[in-house]
Amino acid sequence: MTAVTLGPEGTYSHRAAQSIADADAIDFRQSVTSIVDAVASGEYDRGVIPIENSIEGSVTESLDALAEYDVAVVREIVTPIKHALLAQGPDFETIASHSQALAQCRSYLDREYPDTTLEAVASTAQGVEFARDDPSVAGIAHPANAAGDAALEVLAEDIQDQDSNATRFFAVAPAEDRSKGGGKTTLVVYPNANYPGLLLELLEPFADRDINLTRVESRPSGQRLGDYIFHVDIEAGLYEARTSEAIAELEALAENGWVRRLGSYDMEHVVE
Ligand SMILES: O=C(O)C(=O)Cc1ccccc1
Repeated sequence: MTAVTLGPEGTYSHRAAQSIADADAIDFRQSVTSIVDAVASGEYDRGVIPIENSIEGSVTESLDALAEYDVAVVREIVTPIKHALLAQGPDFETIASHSQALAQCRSYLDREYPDTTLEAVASTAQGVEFARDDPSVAGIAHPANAAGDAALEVLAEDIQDQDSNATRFFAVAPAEDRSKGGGKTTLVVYPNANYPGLLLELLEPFADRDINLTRVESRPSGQRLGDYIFHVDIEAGLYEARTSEAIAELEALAENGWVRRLGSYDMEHVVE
């Protein structure tokens, strides 16, 4: 199986991807959108993208890519996230990391480095690459990025604002690989409507059938201000009768918009 994820080597996405593919069968891209695009076009069997973090919330680029491209979600991977500060020495001027990592360490950075420039780069491991090349740059990343690299020091460990910091990743596959099993399902709904009680109506088909919701997230549709696409996770398989009935009701409510079945997957797979 060939897989693609956020690079370069050493990102949290790369660590998560190793639970579904051999390390030497993983290629890298520098954006979530280009990963989803490469899987949708059949270039790869699997892509691994970050979806949401326990401190910082949704990775909005991932939600928007899932609403745009026809891919299947085939697995959920939840991993603990522990950040370290890595640099050639203590005298740096800039801290470069993924925007989510910078946000997950906000209190630490405000307290310890209130005057240091923060720079959002494509990934945590890209920040480490910059730190490797330039003593004025530090990175925030998994501490293993400094292993075997004499030039880089681990200046601080466990700098995330919450000890229990965790990120949820999706493994995505070409649409025809949509799985028939799995106890959890992700749907994307664009009602293309706006009236009192609309959101309540969209969720009622699930409540009526005792289907638990584990996430409801809205993203702007891009069509006009105040118009939203909803991402909904349910604790039920896509091919269960109650799910099909609920989705049929949802489709009727979204008659001017659309409903996308992203797929069913196993509920959780934690990588230490
Ligand atoms: O930049 C990375 O390493 C990623 O995989 C994205 C990310 C950033 C911070 C926490 C989890 C995932």
